[in-house]
Amino acid sequence: MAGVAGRLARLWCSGALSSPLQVTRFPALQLHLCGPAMRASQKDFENATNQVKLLKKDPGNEVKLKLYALYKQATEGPCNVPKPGVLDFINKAKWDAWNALGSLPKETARHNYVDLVSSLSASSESSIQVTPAADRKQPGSDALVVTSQDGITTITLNRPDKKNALTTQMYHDIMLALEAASKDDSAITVLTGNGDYYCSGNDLTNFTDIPPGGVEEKARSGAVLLRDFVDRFIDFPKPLVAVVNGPAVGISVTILGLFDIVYATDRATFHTPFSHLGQSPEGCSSYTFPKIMGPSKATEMLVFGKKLTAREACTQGLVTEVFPDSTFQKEVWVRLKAYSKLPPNAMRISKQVIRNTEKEKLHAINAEESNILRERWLSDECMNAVVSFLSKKAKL
Ligand SMILES: CCCCCC/C=C/C(=O)SCCNC(=O)CCNC(=O)[C@H](O)C(C)(C)COP(=O)(O)OP(=O)(O)OC[C@H]1O[C@@H](n2cnc3c(N)ncnc32)[C@H](O)[C@@H]1OP(=O)(O)O
Repeated sequence: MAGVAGRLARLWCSGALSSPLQVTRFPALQLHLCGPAMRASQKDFENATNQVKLLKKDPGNEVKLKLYALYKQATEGPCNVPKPGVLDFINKAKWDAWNALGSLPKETARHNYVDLVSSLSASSESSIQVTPAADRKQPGSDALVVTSQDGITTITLNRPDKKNALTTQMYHDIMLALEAASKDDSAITVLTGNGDYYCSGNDLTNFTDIPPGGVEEKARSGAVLLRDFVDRFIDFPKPLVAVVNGPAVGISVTILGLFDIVYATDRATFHTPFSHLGQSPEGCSSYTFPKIMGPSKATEMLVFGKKLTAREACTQGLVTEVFPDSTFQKEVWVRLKAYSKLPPNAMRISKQVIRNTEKEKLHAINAEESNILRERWLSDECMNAVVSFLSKKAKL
């Protein structure tokens, strides 16, 4: 903690504050701190010291340390008190932050303090209850809803009348939402569905939108999109939780192997009917499923299309915990809210420790699976299955 604060404060003084999170959360800071020496009056400073007590939102320890350091520098000048002992964590962190300001002039510290408080006041006023992160790019349609609350960013599939089948636009929007969530100030990210289904997988009408380059071109661009989409899940840096509110089909099941936690209602089922559709596994499931449940159980699912109940999926290790449908939402969100209060950096780092050793392998598997699917999509088996679904002759 002290190290982080110290480094931040040093970067701050040197004009190299470049973390994307800091830049997007405190644009005013980025503009003013390292710019030409503008002056804040003593009165502005006193107002700011009062304003800081009225902040609606706790700005977090790193920001509080910055405020402390700037206040001390503005009122007492450079740090010249003895360094606290290593076990006196809090005072040492404060000392480090102050000391890192070096010989920053009192007036500059005063000005930076005023600027920081004003950016905090603005951000605390704009994030009251359920709000999308201020700088989040909004999805291109209402088929995806993204909200941030209580340290949790929730991405909700919102096509209940189509069982939340994924359109091409939705793949793009989910990628955008994941990118924004990876940079916002939430601790945890959740994917869930609206309505009775979690997701019925790829929208099979995606196959009907044939570009001028024909079906080969369609298959090529589909494989690129699939690979990019799955890459985002492989690389996602924060704890990623699936709240499986109902049946799940196809790609919505296979990518579960890339989530950190999967909570499911006892109404959920897990179905990967790839052979029925003339297709092959994706989402790195050809690797994650055998690893999670052993090769023969994985084969039952991925090759023979066996549909698992939530309890079976939990026994196989694909699902973390199953909840009765009547209490599912309540129990899961209470649990997630508690988790979201844990130190976010520690959670990110622990996730990295657990997942990073496999990343390269997963990217290679994703590339291979996407290539194989590109060929499958051109096969008679696949085309017949899609035509059959579209002409309403077939259902899973
Ligand atoms: C970038 C590309 C990446 C591709 C990656 C590869 C991905 C692979 C997969 O995901 S494979 C799995 C594909 N999904 C399916 O095959 C499911 C097809 N749907 C069904 O079998 C059924 O609809 C059901 C079992 C999910 C639900 O049945 P039921 O409860 O009887 O509801 P309806 O069938 O009446 O469905 C209501 C409404 O939704 C439409 N719909 C449902 N799922 C899909 C879908 N996957 N694609 C397109 N449309 C779907 C269904 O047609 C109904 O529409 P309607 O009301 O008739 O207009």
